[in-house]
Amino acid sequence: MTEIMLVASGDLRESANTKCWPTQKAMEDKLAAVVAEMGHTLKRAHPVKPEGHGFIATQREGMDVFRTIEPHAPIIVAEAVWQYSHHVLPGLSSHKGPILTVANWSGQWPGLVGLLNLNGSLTKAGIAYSSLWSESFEDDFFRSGLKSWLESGTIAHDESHVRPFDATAVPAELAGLADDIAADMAGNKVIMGVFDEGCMGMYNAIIPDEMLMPIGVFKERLSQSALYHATKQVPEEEARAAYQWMLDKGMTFHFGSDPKEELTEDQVIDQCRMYIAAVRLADFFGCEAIGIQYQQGLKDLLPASDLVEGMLNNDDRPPVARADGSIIREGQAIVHFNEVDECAGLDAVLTNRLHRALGQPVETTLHDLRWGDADKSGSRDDFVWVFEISGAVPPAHHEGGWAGSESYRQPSMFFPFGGGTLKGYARPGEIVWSRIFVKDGALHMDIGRGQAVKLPAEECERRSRATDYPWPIMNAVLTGVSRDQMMARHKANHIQVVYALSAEDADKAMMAKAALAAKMGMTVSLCGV
Ligand SMILES: C[C@H](O)[C@@H](O)[C@@H](O)C(=O)CO
Repeated sequence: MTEIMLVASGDLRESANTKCWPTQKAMEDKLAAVVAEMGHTLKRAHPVKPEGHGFIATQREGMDVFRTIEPHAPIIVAEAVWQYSHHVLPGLSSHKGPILTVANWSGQWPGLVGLLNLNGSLTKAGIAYSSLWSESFEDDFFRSGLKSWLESGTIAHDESHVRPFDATAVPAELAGLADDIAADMAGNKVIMGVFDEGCMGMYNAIIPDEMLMPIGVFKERLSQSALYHATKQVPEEEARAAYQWMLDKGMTFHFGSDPKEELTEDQVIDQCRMYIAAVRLADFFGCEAIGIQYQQGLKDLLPASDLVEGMLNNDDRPPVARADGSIIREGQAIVHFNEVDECAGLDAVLTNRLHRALGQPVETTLHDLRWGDADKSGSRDDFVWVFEISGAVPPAHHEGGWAGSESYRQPSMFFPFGGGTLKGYARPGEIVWSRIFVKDGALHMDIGRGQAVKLPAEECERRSRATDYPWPIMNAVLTGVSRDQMMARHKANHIQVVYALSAEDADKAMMAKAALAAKMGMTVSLCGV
């Protein structure tokens, strides 16, 4: 019988840790029971704390926990919640025993998202690990995987859907376009504005400068303090004009009177101030794209930036003037990468340039790979993902655009000062999905195809209620990739999505993006296509 150590990384926000603890506890109990059935014991490497949860809540705490773990012991990192990878990365980086990351297949909290972030971070750090996920912890996929790990310390997942991209297969016209964009970026250079690098321990989301320089991309390291100051300088009437612009477009805001739990107009006005400040800062520093870290630091000063990010990502957005009255990038999105995920930011820059040149919709966003399920209404019989993110989704992705978009208060356990979201359901259409990630000290891109699908209203509501109701959803079907293949292969919590006008256009756009990434030296893999 072997003793396996259980580690649980959590949020930095105690409000989230205490609220999510019962779900984590239930998952740990199930996991322990299965491990026991297989003749082993699962032992927590750190206690449940008097605060009422058993999560590691800081990096230092994680380091101290790992000092007490025998270096060759098998470790399971179990996640039912959103977690900060840097809490456990230092300990895992020097650990000598086998590592297994596990999450419960549930939409309730972003546990699968936390798992994927950790997997991406371990991949970037070159730390060997295995990974599993399960709804009941009784299914064959989970049990055979766990058995394999317990016996050999590894699990072989099916990655037969992945093949190397062959640049010679790209039509000359698309290859030429990719060459032109790569040459323009390398020659003229591009700035990505980064408002406080590193969000919520997402080590995988940081691209070392040295990997960006050869492709002509440079970071402008901006501070959220500068954004806070600039936000405070925007006069109320300017913010009100941006708010009125959204109202005129038909957007719905769900207001209440208690700012602690409900959205108020004041919160939205502050978000409009932030939007104007962000546009001006992007203009002043010449940033082609910007990313606001926002979850830590800014959340204690201002409403969340989610609505702001979605506004920025839309070509059709409220106008913002310079001091001389000229409009900044009129009619053009200012690419925003949520949670300052630089891999997503780089992808979004390439996507925006490419789709504009191809005459395709340019609006792009990341989503969390939050969860997925069968369509319980029975309208389809394939597996439908719930791509869902707290912010940054452009209204152009929603059925009905601005008029199909709604704003709810951000959950108070994450955002004490609230702020409205930009909720909607993604309109049906052909999509290209992709993810840039760092592995073996180099940039990689996984890319594939799929559709955003329309589900009956009650099924949309069920999915939304099963996750975070205020956040936007894309119900997505991925071409040629099963649920477990996607989970096994994907090296990030985020996935980048963009629409094309038709299936043929999307195929072309995918090939052109793959060619562009390959031209820039990335190792590109086609997934499911
Ligand atoms: C509010 C939460 O921290 C979310 O931001 C989290 O679930 C993520 O979106 C992680 O990508």
